[in-house]
Amino acid sequence: MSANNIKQQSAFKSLLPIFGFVKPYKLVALSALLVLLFTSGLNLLLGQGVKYVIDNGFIAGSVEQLTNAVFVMIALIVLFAGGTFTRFYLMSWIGERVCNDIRKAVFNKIIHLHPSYFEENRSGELMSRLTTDTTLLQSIVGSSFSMALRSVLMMIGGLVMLFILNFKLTLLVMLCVPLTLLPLFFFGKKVRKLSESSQSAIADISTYAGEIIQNIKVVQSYTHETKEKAAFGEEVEKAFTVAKHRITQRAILIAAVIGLTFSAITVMLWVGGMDVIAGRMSGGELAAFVFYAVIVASSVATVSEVYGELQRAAGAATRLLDLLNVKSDITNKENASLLTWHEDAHLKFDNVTFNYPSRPEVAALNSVNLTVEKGKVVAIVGPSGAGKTTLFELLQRFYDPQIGNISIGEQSIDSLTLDSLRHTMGMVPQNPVLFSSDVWHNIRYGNPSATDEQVIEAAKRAHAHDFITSLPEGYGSFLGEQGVRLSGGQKQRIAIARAILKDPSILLLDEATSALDAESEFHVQAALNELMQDRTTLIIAHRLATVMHADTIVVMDKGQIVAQGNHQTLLKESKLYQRLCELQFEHSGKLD
Ligand SMILES: Nc1ncnc2c1ncn2[C@@H]1O[C@H](COP(=O)(O)OP(=O)(O)OP(=O)(O)O)[C@@H](O)[C@H]1O
Repeated sequence: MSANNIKQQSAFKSLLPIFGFVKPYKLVALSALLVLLFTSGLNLLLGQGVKYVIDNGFIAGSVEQLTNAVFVMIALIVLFAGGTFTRFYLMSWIGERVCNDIRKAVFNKIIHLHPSYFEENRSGELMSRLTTDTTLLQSIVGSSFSMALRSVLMMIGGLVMLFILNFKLTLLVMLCVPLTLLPLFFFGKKVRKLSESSQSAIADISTYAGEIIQNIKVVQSYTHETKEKAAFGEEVEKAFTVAKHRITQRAILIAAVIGLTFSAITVMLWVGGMDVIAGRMSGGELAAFVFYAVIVASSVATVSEVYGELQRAAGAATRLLDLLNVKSDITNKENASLLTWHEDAHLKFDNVTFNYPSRPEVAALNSVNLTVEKGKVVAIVGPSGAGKTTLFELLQRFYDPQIGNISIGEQSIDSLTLDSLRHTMGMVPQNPVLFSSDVWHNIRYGNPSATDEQVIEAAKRAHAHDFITSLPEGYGSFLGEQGVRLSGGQKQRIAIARAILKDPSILLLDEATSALDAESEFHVQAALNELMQDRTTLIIAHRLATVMHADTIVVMDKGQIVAQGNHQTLLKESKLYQRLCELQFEHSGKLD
């Protein structure tokens, strides 16, 4: 078996599991197939109708027979049209249904995957799996497959009819059909390749434009408009050049197929016409013969077209199935239990060492031991890259440490269900994430079943109510993508309101490093104080006020805890803490 053959076989094999998605709709699929058989049979019968109309109507010169024949033809055509409607509707329905089911399956898979998966796979690529790849499969299931099946049936049926009608002429057709297919083989492949590069050129255009639009302020502030216009123009011209090649090849292809097909039909008419003149064949038979020959030729053309498409779809199917088969690194263990959170329970990092999977050579955390008593506030300080955020990531089990253990009370966090673990934690990140929706939705994200009153109450406690009510549509105001219509301090207060609504027992706060004006700062601080009440809090601190309020301060450097204590003792005992204080506190009241 040639390598090419093996490749093709495995290509089609990879499409098979996709048909597993058709299973739930097997009744619809079966009906569609039956209708397809029915319409293919009718289509072939139409050829007999043509023969009947010509021989019994025109040539016999009988008006009555002609009229009867035409009525029969019309009845056949109505049935054919009705059947085609049903087949098209059912097949396309299955295509759309399956495509959307696959989309759901892929999304449902992605949403549970471990975060490091997204570091290795770009989000744009995952998006294109959800959209482009599934659409390709939709066309396979919804149309190409049925086209291929219909064409194969028509080809076989048409050939049988041809042989019955005229053996000699059929042999001639068998010679002509491959001839008309020659240009399809020569140019078809080229056209396909060019349309792929045309698609990727268009994708480049949209990526480019997307990036510029997203960063429009940077572009304008560096006055790069002219440069960007020229660069974008170049991208567009590249796409146009590829498109030009593609349409040239396609135009040649169409012209060649038309030229060859019509020449072949003319030759056939000539040879067949001789037979008619010699009385070896009737005029109706010749017409029916041409009818079937065209059906056979176009069926072969369709099969070869669809064949290329199937190969392309096989690629999409492989990519989608690969994605559907990815196993999340972070899952519930077999006997995962619910978190039981006692009065005296504490958080504990026990000799934790961790490397990010994408950076196996550097330890982001190195033998970290830390205990946080229930209800206490622990501030974590340290230079950038010290591993502060990593502590939070591990606590929420976005990653598992390679060595050591993290526990809450007596329960190791990897023995808990992910839901119960994450349910007890509330995270307010440095740059709060807001969804492009209204304020209701963004705050209610903390607790989807909260009533309007509860949302407003949380906003009040987060010192956000006043600014929200002064927005044009109050709580119904749309916040724009990533909350672009709010200031940094406002975004933080929305995120705090969200956390208040979630009402977590353990709070993970990452203070914003960006400077807020005095009033914003006051509100954010007040909101944070409100939020921290009666909760176990870990806070990555950048502000003096926060550090002063903490029960314990943990100093981190290069993945290790280098000192622990209160502000006064650390000032005396930790050189790094002293340095951090000198650098920041004295000047701005901030620690960075
Ligand atoms: N997703 C990641 N993949 C690989 N390395 C990472 C990843 N996230 C962080 N790191 C690395 O791990 C180390 C600790 O990072 P971490 O974000 O915990 O530091 P940090 O103390 O929170 O810093 P900052 O105050 O700047 O946020 C750094 O060296 C960082 O480059």
